[in-house]
Parts: sequence; C-alpha cells; structure tokens
Amino acid sequence: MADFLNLSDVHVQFGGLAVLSGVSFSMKQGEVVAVIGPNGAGKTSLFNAITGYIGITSGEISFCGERINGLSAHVIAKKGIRRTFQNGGLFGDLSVLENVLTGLHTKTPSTVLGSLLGSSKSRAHEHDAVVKARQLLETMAIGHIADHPAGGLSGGQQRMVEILRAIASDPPLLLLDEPAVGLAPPVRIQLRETIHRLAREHGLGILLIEHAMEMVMGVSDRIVVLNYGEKIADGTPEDIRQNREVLEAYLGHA
Ligand SMILES: Nc1ncnc2c1ncn2[C@@H]1O[C@H](COP(=O)(O)OP(=O)(O)OP(=O)(O)O)[C@@H](O)[C@H]1O
Repeated sequence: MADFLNLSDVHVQFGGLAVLSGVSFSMKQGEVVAVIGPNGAGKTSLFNAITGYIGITSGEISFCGERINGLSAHVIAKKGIRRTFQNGGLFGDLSVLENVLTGLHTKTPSTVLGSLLGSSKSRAHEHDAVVKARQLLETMAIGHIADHPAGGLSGGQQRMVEILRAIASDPPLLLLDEPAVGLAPPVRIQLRETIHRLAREHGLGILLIEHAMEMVMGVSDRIVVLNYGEKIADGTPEDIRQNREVLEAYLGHA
C-alpha cells in the first residue's frame, strides 16, 4: 500500500513567499511518521495542504490512489483524513462524552427526522455511539470525567479528548498537530502508547508534527524533516539522529 498517502512535488506559495517547495513523500497504512523542522519550516502548512485547509500551488496529493488536492476540507475529512489542531477546538460547554460523540457524528447513520421522532433504529445507533465513546474514554483512562464540561479540564485532558474525538470515527489517517504540548510526562507516555496501539492494532496511519524530541524518537517509524519549506531528510529515527544537515538546520549544531 505504497500509495496510502502520497505527496508529489507539492508547492505552496502565499503571495511571493514559498512556504512549501517541492515536497514529496509517501506513507503506508499503519505507519507513524513525524514531521519535524524549525519554526516556520512549513509543517502546519503541510498539514493544511493535506487536509484541504489551504490550496497547493502545484504538485499532487493523493490518498488511497485518489487525488485529493483541490477537494474541500469537509470532503477530505469524509474520506477518512482527520486531524487535531495546535490550539484545541473542543466545545467548552459540552461534556467530554458529547465532544467525543461529535467525532462519531458522520458515522452515526441516524437521520435528523429519526432523532426527532425518536425512532427505535435511531435510538439504537445513538446508544451504540455512546457505548463506543465511553469505551474510548476508558481506553485513555479518562472515563471518570465523561460527564464533565470540556471547558473545565486541564490542558492535557483537553488534548486527550481532542485526540479521541478525532479517532472516534476510525479514520484510516490521523494528523496530530503537536499532540504532546501541555501534557505531563506520564500522560506523554500514555499518548505514545496510544499512538503505537492505534497504528499497530488498528492499522491507522499517523502523521504528527511534534517538537518534543523524546516523543518523536520514541513513537515514529519514520521522520520527515522540513527546513524553509523543503524536505531535507526522510528516514528512521536512527538515520535522522545521525544526519548532519538535520543537526545543522534543526538543532543548530553538527
Ligand atoms: N496564511 C498564511 N499567509 C501567509 N503566510 C503564511 C500563512 N500561514 C503560514 N505562513 C507562513 O508560512 C511559513 C511556514 O509556516 P508554518 O506555520 O507552516 O510553519 P511551521 O513549521 O508549522 O512553524 P511552527 O513550528 O512555528 O508552527 C511561515 O513563514 C509563515 O509565516
């Protein structure tokens, strides 16, 4: 499945500024790939391009053999590419459970009319969704806060809920934008284990932007390094650790 996600010579320009310059890489289903690089290297722009939040100037992005650049963010999400954002985006007034349920929404085939009429089929789907959402919360050991308003949670808990919301619909590809930010060390370990499990046991492809190097090195099968919008390296954590250009560009020393 070499063509699970494929980027070929992707360019993005804002006005005269080249934000991504000829970026190519591909990833397989079940693979965990980290995108690293200094501030302003183009990591978030890369995520925005894959998920349809910004258009690309040239090149091609395909998912499961189908070209997706040019499609709207909504259509791309429906094809099974889900993401989290750097700055959350939970519904603060809704409970944790309700937030996770919003991630299941597109998968729950109950119609609005069915819900209004309270049809038994609708209620059954609703019940299944609630059971699944509660299970997800249990897997991350936050089942006990299911009914708490999301707005009152710690930053780390909010991040976990956001990730659960993104994976609730079993997307084949998950993009995580700095998932470890604000997480205490034990929660980071939990997150790392969750990412491993999602990839190994559930076959999710996971692309993540991360600055926390222990997380990047511990969780990734492969690392793609961007610098000034160009890909300067692509390899295993071990390759990247020893790559002179990466050390110079990213860590500021060789
Ligand atoms: N909407 C936009 N309009 C104009 N320039 C933008 C826009 N979004 C990003 N840029 C510019 O594109 C470049 C890449 O930014 P991007 O946010 O993708 O980098 P990044 O690697 O994610 O950085 P960070 O690690 O700081 O989040 C930067 O020079 C940024 O100023």
